[in-house]
Amino acid sequence: MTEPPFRRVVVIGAGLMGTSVALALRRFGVEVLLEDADPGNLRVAVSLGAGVPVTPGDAPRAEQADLVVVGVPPAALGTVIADALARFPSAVVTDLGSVKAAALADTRAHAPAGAGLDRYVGGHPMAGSEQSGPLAARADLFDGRAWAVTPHADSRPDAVAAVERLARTCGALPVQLSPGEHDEAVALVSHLPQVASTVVAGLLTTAAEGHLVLAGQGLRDVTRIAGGDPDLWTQILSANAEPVARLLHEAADNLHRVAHTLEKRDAAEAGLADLRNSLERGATGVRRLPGKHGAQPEAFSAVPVLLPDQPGELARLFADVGAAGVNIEDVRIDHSPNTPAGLVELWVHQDTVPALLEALAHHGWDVHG
Ligand SMILES: NC(=O)C1=CN([C@@H]2O[C@H](COP(=O)(O)OP(=O)(O)OC[C@H]3O[C@@H](n4cnc5c(N)ncnc54)[C@H](O)[C@@H]3O)[C@@H](O)[C@H]2O)C=CC1
Ligand SMILES: O=C(O)C(=O)Cc1ccc(O)cc1
Repeated sequence: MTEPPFRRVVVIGAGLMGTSVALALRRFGVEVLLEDADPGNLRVAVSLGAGVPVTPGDAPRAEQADLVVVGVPPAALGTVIADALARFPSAVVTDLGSVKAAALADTRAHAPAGAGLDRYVGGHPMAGSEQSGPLAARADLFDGRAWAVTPHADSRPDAVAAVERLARTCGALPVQLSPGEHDEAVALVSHLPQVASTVVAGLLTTAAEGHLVLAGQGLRDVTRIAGGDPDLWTQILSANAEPVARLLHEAADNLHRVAHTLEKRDAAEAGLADLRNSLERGATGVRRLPGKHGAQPEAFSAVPVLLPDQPGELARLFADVGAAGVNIEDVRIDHSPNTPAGLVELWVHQDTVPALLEALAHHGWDVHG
């Protein structure tokens, strides 16, 4: 049997993220010890098989951990990381927080000289959910996702390597950035989208019931992350305030320009060209997003299949695709309300589309488009 990638890991903060990391490590037989300020969350994480709780008598065993993963909310990161460096003197310490420069500054502020800050390397898995708590945790949450690894100037190379190993063990792709670079990047790819989603979803609060029944998948795609925990997002956004505010001003300017264009009925021709330019710019931006495992999105195509709303149909579709030797890279399901069928988008490698279409036709599936 191959050696586990870590001997013993302590996870502090057994919520959505900490418990997901613990479950991912348990797949490889890593011994995981869990701590949480909330005894209820700790009990749930333990019952899910994420690890065992650290009891007072366990201190000597826990002290021999080779890695500590801190999965607490952003405002608590500095104190908990500094405390972990002191309590686990030979362990590499990392965290899962969404903002890195503030976590490092808070840790420095709370760690006394000689605390071993060179054993700390920040981390941020770019996967999660709008839900929180251990019940929403999943062992496969990080599969194929990026995991930012953010060493500071004094981080030891072996500590950086350990955090990259953690990311890979959890199924993710480590991406090294400085804490500042990371915060600039996530302001655009995570924090701006969160605020945009929140603002659109906020407008739904005053919509007439009769209008909301028309909601389709587009609105659901845009507003899903608005369901995230407001306490967590208040902490994330305020910890990365400056870059997020800068992008929000830019986005607001763009929104104003579109609104003015729509209002300028007298200069219709020029206005339409401006509007089209804005829409083109959006389409160009979305094409720049990398696909699964960082592959170019052009490599994949969507094949839409109409699925009868009956038990077992999705399993039958997947089995037919699998039997044709086609790998499904991604799946999106459009659950339009009050319809007896759903539209399933199968995302597959472009080269496999002809074989997929042939197999779907052979099995009588209704392919759209
Ligand atoms: N929710 C998401 O999708 C993502 C969150 N993150 C980051 O991961 C971290 C954790 O977030 P979630 O797991 O979503 O939150 P969560 O609310 O599900 O879990 C946080 C856990 O930490 C515990 N906790 C709070 N203060 C503590 C302390 N001082 N000592 C010990 N335990 C403490 C809480 O009881 C809770 O169980 C945050 O820093 C967040 O920025 C990163 C990527 C995605
Ligand atoms: O739910 C999703 O798709 C997310 O993007 C969740 C998320 C939330 C916070 C992060 O720092 C990173 C990812």
